[in-house]
Amino acid sequence: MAGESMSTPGVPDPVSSSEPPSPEHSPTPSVDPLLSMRLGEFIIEERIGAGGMGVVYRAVHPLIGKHAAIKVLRAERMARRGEQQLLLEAKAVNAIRHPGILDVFNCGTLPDGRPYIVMELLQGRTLSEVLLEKGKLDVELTVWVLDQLLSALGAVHRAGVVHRDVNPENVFLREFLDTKPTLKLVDFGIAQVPREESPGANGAMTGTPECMSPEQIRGGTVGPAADLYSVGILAFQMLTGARPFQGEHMQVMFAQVESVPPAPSTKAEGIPPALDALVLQLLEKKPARRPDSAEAARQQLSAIEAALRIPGAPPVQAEPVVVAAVPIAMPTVLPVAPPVPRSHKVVVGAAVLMAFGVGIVGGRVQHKVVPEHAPTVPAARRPVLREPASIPSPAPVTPPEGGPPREALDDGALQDEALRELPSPAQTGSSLAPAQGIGATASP
Ligand SMILES: Nc1ncnc2c1ncn2[C@@H]1O[C@H](COP(=O)(O)OP(=O)(O)OP(=O)(O)O)[C@@H](O)[C@H]1O
Repeated sequence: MAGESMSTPGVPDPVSSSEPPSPEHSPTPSVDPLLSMRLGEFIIEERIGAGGMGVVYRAVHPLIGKHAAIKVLRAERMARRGEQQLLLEAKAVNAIRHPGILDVFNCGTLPDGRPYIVMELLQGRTLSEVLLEKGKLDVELTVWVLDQLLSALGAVHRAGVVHRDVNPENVFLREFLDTKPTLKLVDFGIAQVPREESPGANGAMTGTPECMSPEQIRGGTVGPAADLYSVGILAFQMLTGARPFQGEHMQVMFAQVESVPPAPSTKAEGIPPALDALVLQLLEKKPARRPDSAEAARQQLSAIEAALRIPGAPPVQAEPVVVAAVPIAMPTVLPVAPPVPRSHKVVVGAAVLMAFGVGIVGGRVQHKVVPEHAPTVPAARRPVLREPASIPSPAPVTPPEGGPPREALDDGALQDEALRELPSPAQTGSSLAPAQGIGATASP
């Protein structure tokens, strides 16, 4: 109940502990003191997830039965401006208001001072989970996901917000038998909000390295184009089953800055040339060379879809198809704490960042890393990795299997331009809908 102490002597507080004792070493099973507690109008039912910033619970309104998700800030994040971060997340979301954006509708503070936000309860699976299961998606489903994602990002950018962490874990897909599939972009925890000092600003490198734009990696000025680059990484991964750059985290980051990505069509069959070209444009090193906006990219996508004339796909601008006869592999209720591949934090040494030309303010910065292969260890138990404060070799970057190494920019002029940037301080529903369900088998 709100007003009561959150901690019980002798009982570990799962919310405040990032490294809870493993069951085999714990003499007694830990009991989460927040379970059954009333927070505002909601009663906590069960823990459904955990991230670096907070622990997420399913909660219910006792009178009307409405369900919600409540994210409670980890105690250790209080000392690292986490309180401000959680509030910014809620503010960012409410500045946008789009069906493709997770709704945050309330916030509050626990008696011990930890803030919480009350959100729409998401059901479905993350794109990361879907890709883990399927490897890659077919062209039609990829186009649909991109269209939905770009629609949401268009609203994000029009609100003056830059998400800065578009990655497969932050894209939720949901599908029911009797309704059209939906996509939700989540986790605005490191979003850049207008006229606010966002956590991670002032030259700090924030994001998920495998999906980060070159300008984010350099710690330079980041705008909507950075999100578009991340969309390009997701598109590449959906189409080919792998990200364009492989290797250790530092190698991947160097490659994001320096290496030309292979064309998706060199890694998978059946990709239309125009889609190939759009993905490569999204992955341009220079923000100005990417599509002008999410909406502009979406228009290109519509033209691609129209040209594809995918059997069963609706004409562009038509009402979305209701996916009714598609085999559904996903549960309609999110299972409790699924073994999701989670991001984990890496502290990057100053020397590494200086190699990218990043102006270091605080000596070292944090960013998130999505592991290439799904760990089975829950995020809360995963160790914090520390990279050595030495500059790793930027090459070779291991290309995805089967392709020739592409170590550096083929276009010398482009490389020069990229290097000249160094150092740098510091809607609605879609007009496209997949005929193939999210839970259906991807074509080879
Ligand atoms: N609204 C929601 N509905 C259902 N589940 C959710 C919701 N929000 C978060 N989750 C679950 O909780 C997990 C952790 O949430 P989230 O990633 O937002 O936490 P976080 O602490 O902000 O993470 P990080 O800062 O490490 O990205 C998610 O992976 C998801 O499984």
